[in-house]
Amino acid sequence: MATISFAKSLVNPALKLVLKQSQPSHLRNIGVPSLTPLSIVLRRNYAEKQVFERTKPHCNVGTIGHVDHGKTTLTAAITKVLADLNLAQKKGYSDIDNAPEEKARGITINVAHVEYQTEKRHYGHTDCPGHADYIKNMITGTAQMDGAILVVAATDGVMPQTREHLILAKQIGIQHVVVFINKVDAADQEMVELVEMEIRELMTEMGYDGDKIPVIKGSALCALEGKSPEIGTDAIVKLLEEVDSFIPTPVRELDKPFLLPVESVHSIPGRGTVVTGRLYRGTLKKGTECEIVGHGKIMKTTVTGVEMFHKTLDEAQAGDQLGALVRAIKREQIKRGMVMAKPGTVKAHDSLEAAVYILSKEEGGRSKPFTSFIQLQMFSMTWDCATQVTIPQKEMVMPGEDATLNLRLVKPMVCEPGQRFTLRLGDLTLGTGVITKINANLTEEERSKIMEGKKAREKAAAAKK
Ligand SMILES: Nc1nc2c(ncn2[C@@H]2O[C@H](COP(=O)(O)OP(=O)(O)OP(=O)(O)O)[C@@H](O)[C@H]2O)c(=O)[nH]1
Ligand SMILES: [Mg+2]
Repeated sequence: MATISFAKSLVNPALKLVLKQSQPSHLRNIGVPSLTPLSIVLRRNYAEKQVFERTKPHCNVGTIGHVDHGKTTLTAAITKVLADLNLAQKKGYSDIDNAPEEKARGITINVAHVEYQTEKRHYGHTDCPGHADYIKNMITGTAQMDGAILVVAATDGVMPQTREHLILAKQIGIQHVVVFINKVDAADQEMVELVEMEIRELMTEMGYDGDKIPVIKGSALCALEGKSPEIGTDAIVKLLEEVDSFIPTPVRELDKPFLLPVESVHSIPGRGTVVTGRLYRGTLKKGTECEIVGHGKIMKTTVTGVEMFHKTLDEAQAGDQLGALVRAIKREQIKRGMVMAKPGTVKAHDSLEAAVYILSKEEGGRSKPFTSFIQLQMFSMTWDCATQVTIPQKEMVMPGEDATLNLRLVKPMVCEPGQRFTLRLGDLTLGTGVITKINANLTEEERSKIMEGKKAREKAAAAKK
């Protein structure tokens, strides 16, 4: 069984405070790499759309955890159990992992979104991939969540991606995690108890309240196949009760001007262009005028329709996963990473000051320090951008340290003080931080110098290969 041996505090306490103070709850998902377009399919049956009635609060949850521990099976099992109660449409395993490569390899690659309800709430559920190669997609998926269900197979216990997913969830700011110990049909009682102890200990080390966190034991496969109800259906019902009560409905900022970071763009023949994403703040209705900003562009348009999970919506509220139909703009003109917002309320910037925590090696960072002029990839909201980093107050920053950094982006992107972001170098998450100050935009000369440096580095990297 794996031993639990990494740093107790994930984030330096001083920075934690900065993050806390400057990061209202609505902003906590900003700062997350977003690499996979949402899989909301908007093209089908547009004409026959049902109307979405908002009768319950909406909450975004999802399954995270190590590869093969049963996240997709659990997602399918939840929809099955709730479909039997008329609260969901049943989704089979292959409806969720529906890409050909996913079917061939039997693993999840892209995040998938499903919808269901309990008596208490309406849920958007994101099923994340567990495989290490798809960790970026997992980060994107987690960015949509208000709380997570951590799936741990009783047959394996805590494994590398159990930890990595928890670390990332914590960085992103997910404060409420419910644990499902799966595959209890294939493990003996003693093993299940050991895994529970192990997971509670891990959660405590991560800064969660390991003693209080709900841990439900069951078998997603039994629930899906309608066998052994005590570890099957009953366990799913219990899990959903805990999700309902343990994961609070986030307070949404409904009275602020709306902001929708663009996740993906689709073109519907005969209707036009649809932008999808999670409404970050405010509310959005048909007829609303908006601006689409980012990647060096500003475009004005009007929203001509709003929908959620294939149903039309009178008014979308912050937190909703939605699709917005926009007038007279082609799909090619909009890119992921742009932001759709009330005209005049957001701006693109390229020179920032930030408080950043650099992860130690044990936390998934790298072992070496870095110095000024390192070029990193900055991820925030749904955008990512090459960024030159300089350190104003010291020579270098060691793993495990926090620092004030100046960030210069190769392109102006939408950002504001308090916004969170992640810095990555290749496959590694190097650090995580919060924007503290916006500086005047770069001059053309400054920007071309950064671009030259970027090209030189890319050339050197290609030569190395
Ligand atoms: N015995 C047993 N097997 C299960 C259970 N739940 C899932 N499995 C099996 O475990 C394997 C992996 O399940 P998945 O649901 O694909 O796991 P996953 O966590 O979604 O995997 P990735 O998305 O690729 O990380 C499949 O063969 C499932 O049938 C269970 O409760 N008991
Ligand atoms: Mg899966």
